[in-house]
Amino acid sequence: MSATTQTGAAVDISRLSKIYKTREDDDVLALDKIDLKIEPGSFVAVVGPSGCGKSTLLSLLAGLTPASTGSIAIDGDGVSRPHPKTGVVFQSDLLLYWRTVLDNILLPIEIKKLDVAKYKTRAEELLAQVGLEGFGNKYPSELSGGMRQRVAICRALIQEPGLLLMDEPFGALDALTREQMIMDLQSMWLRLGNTVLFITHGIDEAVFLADRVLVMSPRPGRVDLDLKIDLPRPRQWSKTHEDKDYHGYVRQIRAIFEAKGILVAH
Ligand SMILES: Nc1ncnc2c1ncn2[C@@H]1O[C@H](COP(=O)(O)OP(=O)(O)OP(=O)(O)O)[C@@H](O)[C@H]1O
Repeated sequence: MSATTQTGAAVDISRLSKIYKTREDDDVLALDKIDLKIEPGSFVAVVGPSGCGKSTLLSLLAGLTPASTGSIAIDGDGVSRPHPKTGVVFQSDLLLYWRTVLDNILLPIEIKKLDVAKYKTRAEELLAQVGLEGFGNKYPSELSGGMRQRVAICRALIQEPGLLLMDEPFGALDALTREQMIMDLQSMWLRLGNTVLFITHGIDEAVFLADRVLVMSPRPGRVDLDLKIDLPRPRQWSKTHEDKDYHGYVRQIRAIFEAKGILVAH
């Protein structure tokens, strides 16, 4: 895959709300009039307490759930179904166990009835880029959790999405694998230049990775703080975690959660 063919998509969200109907026919206001513009090629992380609407926001952006009111545009196109410029990675890898790694990566190509043979080389290149060269013929059951999540990332990248949506992609991984995946994601993003929206519970990984961290309020979800993260890139694990500005950003976000009683100050 050529690293230069990809450009990040712009996102424009206006007065976006989502109301779910429960089985008891009650209304649950999950998102409340969100306004948000995301610059092409930027890395935006979203943190917020459980149930504040983070996954709902991602699902709306992915075109998987309809908005109740308001609008979303990706590069100017209104989103009402999955947009061709969008790739999604979920917390669980959702690989099909009966298909090989390569066939899992090529699944979106098959679904779109594109020429699978044409994309095979690209799939193999992507595998090599995430450190899984030669694993194309393995089955998901033969891989570790971190390896499977790398395959899921390749599957999202196969169509060179201008917008990569990631919903707690490293939440289920052990600490060492998570650290490696964070570093690899940064390298991939610096190489590809796509726009990333990264949802996480981890204040540390949000600040480490992002250009901008959006802190959401408890439900109904609104953006309480839109924090620009001005740390040099590429960020290095030890150096950045020792940076006093890094700690300042983390403290600023924690202070919001402490003020709302979501985190207890120690
Ligand atoms: N299909 C649904 N029907 C009814 N309510 C829903 C539905 N999906 C989500 N909700 C509610 O909407 C709110 C937001 O849910 P959402 O999953 O977006 O939160 P979240 O911030 O991603 O949570 P977590 O961090 O725990 O994954 C929650 O109160 C949830 O119970």
